[in-house]
Amino acid sequence: MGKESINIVWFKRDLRLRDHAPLVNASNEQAPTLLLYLFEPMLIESNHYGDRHWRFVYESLVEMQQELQDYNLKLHIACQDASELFRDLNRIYKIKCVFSHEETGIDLTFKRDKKLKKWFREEGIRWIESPTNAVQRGLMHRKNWRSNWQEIIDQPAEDPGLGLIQGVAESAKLKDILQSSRITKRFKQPNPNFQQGGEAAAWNTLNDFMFARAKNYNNNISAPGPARYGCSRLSPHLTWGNLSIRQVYRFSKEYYTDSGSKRDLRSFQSRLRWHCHFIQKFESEPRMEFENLNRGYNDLRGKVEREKVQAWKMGTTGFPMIDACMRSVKQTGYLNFRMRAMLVSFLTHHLWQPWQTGARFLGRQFLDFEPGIHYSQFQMQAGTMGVNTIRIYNPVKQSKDHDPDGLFIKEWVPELKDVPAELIHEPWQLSSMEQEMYDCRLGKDYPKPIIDDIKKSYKRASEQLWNKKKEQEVKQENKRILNKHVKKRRKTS
Ligand SMILES: Cc1cc2nc3c(=O)[nH]c(=O)nc-3n(C[C@H](O)[C@H](O)[C@H](O)COP(=O)(O)OP(=O)(O)OC[C@H]3O[C@@H](n4cnc5c(N)ncnc54)[C@H](O)[C@@H]3O)c2cc1C
Repeated sequence: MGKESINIVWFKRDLRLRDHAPLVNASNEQAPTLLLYLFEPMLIESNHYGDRHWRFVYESLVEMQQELQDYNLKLHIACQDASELFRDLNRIYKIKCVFSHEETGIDLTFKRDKKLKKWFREEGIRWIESPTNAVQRGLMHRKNWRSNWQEIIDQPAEDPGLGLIQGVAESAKLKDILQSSRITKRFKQPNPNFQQGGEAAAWNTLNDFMFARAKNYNNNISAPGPARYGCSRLSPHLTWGNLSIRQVYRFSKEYYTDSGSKRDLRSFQSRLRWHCHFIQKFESEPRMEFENLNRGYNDLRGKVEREKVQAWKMGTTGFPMIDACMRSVKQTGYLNFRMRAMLVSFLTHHLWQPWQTGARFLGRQFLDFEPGIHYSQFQMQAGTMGVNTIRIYNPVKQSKDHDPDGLFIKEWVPELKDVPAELIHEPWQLSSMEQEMYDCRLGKDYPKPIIDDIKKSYKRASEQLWNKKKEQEVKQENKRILNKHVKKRRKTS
């Protein structure tokens, strides 16, 4: 008897059952479909990811599994290498078609996909990859990108008829192949410090944002404490695909007419476009994971000073706002945009360290780690794209502007809990008597600042970056970057 023909839907960072083109494709086919998610050892071992990410994924999968039961379907979850598993499956079945979303990922997944594509071709297996995040593969320039984006986003959601999908029958052979017992127990343990994965949590967050929190979006976006409630907090759900960008955009558009906070919603909607814009950038130039986008900056920052990088990573720089932000993101996986930018600015400008010393580490802390946004933003803040305005954040000013009462600092840097608000932003100004009074002896209870003079470090970074901008190679690279990644501009006569 010949092998049974099957199709496979391979879930990756698209952990939902709605607006899902691969599921729609599977529902249009006659053959039984194996629904599959793989915890891949190469990603679990990669220093881009940590338990927080896999827990979020696991929570999303459990919810999908429960819902699929209503359709007599099962989501098969295993922990093993993708190439090996597909080979094993093809031994007991005849795989006709694999349906998945395109992935704009790190080098590891890019190489995996290249290898798989070759093998699928050799074996006569069709791999149908559907675009995601409105990202266009193989794009050479940005002409019409925005109008194309709008067109894709305005299309109706691709909701699958789950009832039309026929599952693959359970068998001992299949069970033997799928190594589900290797899924680490830690991924299965809930942790209330982090946002929970799954479509239900994602829709709750979206509803709550639209109907209760969006009205304060613009007011709260910059301050690290209020941003936790004032921003949408949708980013992990978008990263791991509990919701598609289209679902969120369309939902916000439906609500827009009746909304009393149109300006806030417009800001929010433009960020949904930025989401795709940055991923598109990475899709078109993935070497950004390792190298400066603008090659003219390659000789800018040289020596790595491990102690400084370590203090930044540990949240022990002696700058309260830097330390509070770092400790908070390590504990919760979240930080608002401005404070992420400030952390990068401190590392790359004030400490003058190459961005590569911190990019993976910080990505690993973000529950919403999205390679395309992360690497683009990291380089933008480090000034190695060349085409953006140079922005060097003063951590003391940020602290005074966005946490004037020191509440966020006190929450994350308990060593400073007794220091009055007016003194908390610059503890190095405390006299010996004040240090005793407020139980905060510098160098003992809380570190002395890692930089003696923040104005000097600002000046050095600013001079070097502005001088660089004038160099021929940087200018030439800027032209290339603008042509490739930015909307084509009209020629002026
Ligand atoms: C150094 C650095 C690294 C970053 N890394 C990531 C990352 O790995 N993953 C990630 O999703 N965002 C990243 N961002 C962008 C931004 O900080 C987060 O998207 C945002 O803070 C998430 O919170 P929110 O969902 O409440 O956002 P909201 O302000 O409610 O925005 C809604 C959505 O729009 C998108 N968005 C918002 N701001 C940006 C932005 N500046 N660029 C691109 N998309 C944006 C996100 O998908 C977000 O969920 C990074 C920013 C910096 C400066």
